[in-house]
Formats: sequence, structure tokens, C-alpha cells
Amino acid sequence: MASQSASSSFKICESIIPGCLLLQPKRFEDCRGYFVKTFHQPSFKDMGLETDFSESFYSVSKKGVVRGMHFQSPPRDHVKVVYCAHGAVKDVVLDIRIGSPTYGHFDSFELSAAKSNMLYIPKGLAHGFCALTDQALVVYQVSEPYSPEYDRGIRWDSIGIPWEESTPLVSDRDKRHPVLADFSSPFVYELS
Ligand SMILES: Cc1cn([C@H]2C[C@H](O)[C@@H](COP(=O)(O)OP(=O)(O)O[C@H]3O[C@@H](C)C(=O)[C@@H](O)[C@H]3O)O2)c(=O)[nH]c1=O
Repeated sequence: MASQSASSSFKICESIIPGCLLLQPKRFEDCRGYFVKTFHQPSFKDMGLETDFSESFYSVSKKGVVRGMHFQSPPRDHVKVVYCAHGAVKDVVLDIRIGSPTYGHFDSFELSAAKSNMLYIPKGLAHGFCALTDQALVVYQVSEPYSPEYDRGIRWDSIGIPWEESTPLVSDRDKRHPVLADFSSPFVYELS
């Protein structure tokens, strides 16, 4: 995690991975609970972020589930915004952009309902998480529709990520992904 700056609606923390941002939206609390706005087009535009999102979806995971590390390949690659609306996850991004100063490096963040924080994930990063609580509800916005043909992954246990679970619950699909060492990336790093 590096520098911090403020925008109209979101505080921004930069990841060690260029282009990846931890966003902190305002949280309005009162006697009923709290209110959080997760997307505000003018603020995203001011921050130079993607504003054209085409799908939104969520998953619910039991404690100890690992999902990942996922991405869509070009030409169906996409920006993702991710947050945890119930419970908590350890969220991880892996830089797979050839030529990036952080190619093959990962960064991790605890995303939680208690923190109301969000992760902005540029194209060319693989993404995954480990559920730290039961009923971990993870919400996504993505800039390109789901494309099973281009939906790919890298083995969750081939990157050196210190997951909270040594024997997590993982999907059959995620067990079949290539390991990072055998992976040939279709992404090229572009200086912004
Ligand atoms: C991702 C996705 C899945 N599906 C279907 C395919 C499958 O039958 C079922 C579950 O899919 P998956 O096993 O791929 O779900 P999951 O492992 O939760 O996939 C997600 O993982 C995290 C880490 C991400 O970063 C997401 O972008 C997404 O890839 O839902 C869609 O119809 N649309 C979608 O956008």
C-alpha cells in the first residue's frame, strides 16, 4: 500500500501494483444503520477510472472457500470493482501484464462489510479471494460481459500467496488452472 489521496466521494489508496486502487467510499451512519454509495460516475471519471460497467453480480462463500485466480483474456478482458457487502474476505490481485514492473507480484487486502472498502482492479490482473467468515458476500461490477470462452485462471496455490486456509474449499474448475510458472500471458503492460 502506498500513497493516499482524496476525491469527492472516495478516498484512494494505491496498491503496489500499478493501476490497482483500494477505494474507501463515504459511510453515512445513523440510528438505523449505515448507507454506502459504491458507484458514482462523476467521481470515477474524476479519478480517471472506468465508468462503463456492463454487468454486476455477487457470490456468497462459506468460511475457508478460495475462489480464483480469475481473469478474462483479451479481447474480452475487463476492469473489475469488488467489495464485500457481508462478512470479510482476504482479496488478492496478481499482476500478469508482461512488461509490468510488478509482473508476477501479488497484493492483498482485507475487504469487509465492517470497513465498507472496495477494490478497483484494472485489466491484466488475476483476482481471487479467501472467505474469512461464513456467508461472505462479494459483489462485482465488470466492464465487459461474462464470456465463458475467455474466462481463465491461474492456480490459487502456485503464486506464494499466504492464504488463511492450507486446505481450502476450491471449485473443480479452479483446481485445473495452470500454475503461474507454466502460464503464458496474453496481457501487455501499457503505461498510463
Ligand atoms: C463469473 C460468472 C459465472 N457464471 C456462471 C458459471 C458457473 O456456472 C457459475 C459459477 O462460476 P464460477 O465458478 O466461475 O464462479 P466464481 O469462481 O465465483 O468466479 C468469480 O471468481 C472471482 C474470483 C472473480 O474474480 C470473478 O470475476 C469470477 O470469476 O456461474 C456466469 O453465468 N456469469 C459470470 O459472470
